[in-house]
Amino acid sequence: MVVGGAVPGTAELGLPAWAEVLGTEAHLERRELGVINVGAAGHVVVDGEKFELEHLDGLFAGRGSEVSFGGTDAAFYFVSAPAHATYPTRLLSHSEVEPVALGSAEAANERNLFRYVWGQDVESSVLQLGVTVVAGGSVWNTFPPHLHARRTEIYCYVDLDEQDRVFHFMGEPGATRHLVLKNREAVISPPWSIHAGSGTGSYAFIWAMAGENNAYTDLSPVAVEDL
Ligand SMILES: O=C[C@H](O)[C@@H](O)CC(=O)C(=O)O
Repeated sequence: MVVGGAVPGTAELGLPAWAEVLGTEAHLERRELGVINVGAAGHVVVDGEKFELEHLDGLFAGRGSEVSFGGTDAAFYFVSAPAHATYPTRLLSHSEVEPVALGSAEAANERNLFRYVWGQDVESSVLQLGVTVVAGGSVWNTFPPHLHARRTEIYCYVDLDEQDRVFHFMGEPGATRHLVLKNREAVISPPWSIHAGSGTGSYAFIWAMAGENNAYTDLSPVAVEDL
């Protein structure tokens, strides 16, 4: 998986080919892309078609697409993964994604899960993409934790105040470690690692996955007592 950020400023910013890394003439020659705008309003151009993205809006671009980013105050987070097939480009408006309510205030893990690409209506080869927004007063995400034996998952924490941090827990269930992350920092979770976190203030995070399938429910819960 390739993880990146695009901050266009006053000019259009093309997605680099990175031929020395990917060995292809264009980044998406054999890959598909998920994008989330973590800044102010901007746009993404895919094969000449312009898509306007507000804060936390996303976009899926299929294999073979040519992509560029624009917007003076926009900031785009993107993830690409190898694609075995070509699927249509789709704008993923945050306001149009049905939230899934998770957790509870009592457990301090109340949050809304927005599944943008998850093997259902928006088709992809392997990429899954979404945003989870932790409710005010709650701190925990992805708790109780889980594992994905057949996928890698990447979290990027956003909308965190500069003085706040997220304590992100990783590692095998019986040997966890933590990272202290600030706004717009990402963490890659191998298939054997839990991925959960607790923040010192309100926050959201972008989750992106790729692996053997794109079945969102292909995960294994980890009991808290096994940590
Ligand atoms: O495979 C699922 C991903 O870890 C996230 O969707 C979980 C999540 O956002 C949460 O529970 O807070």
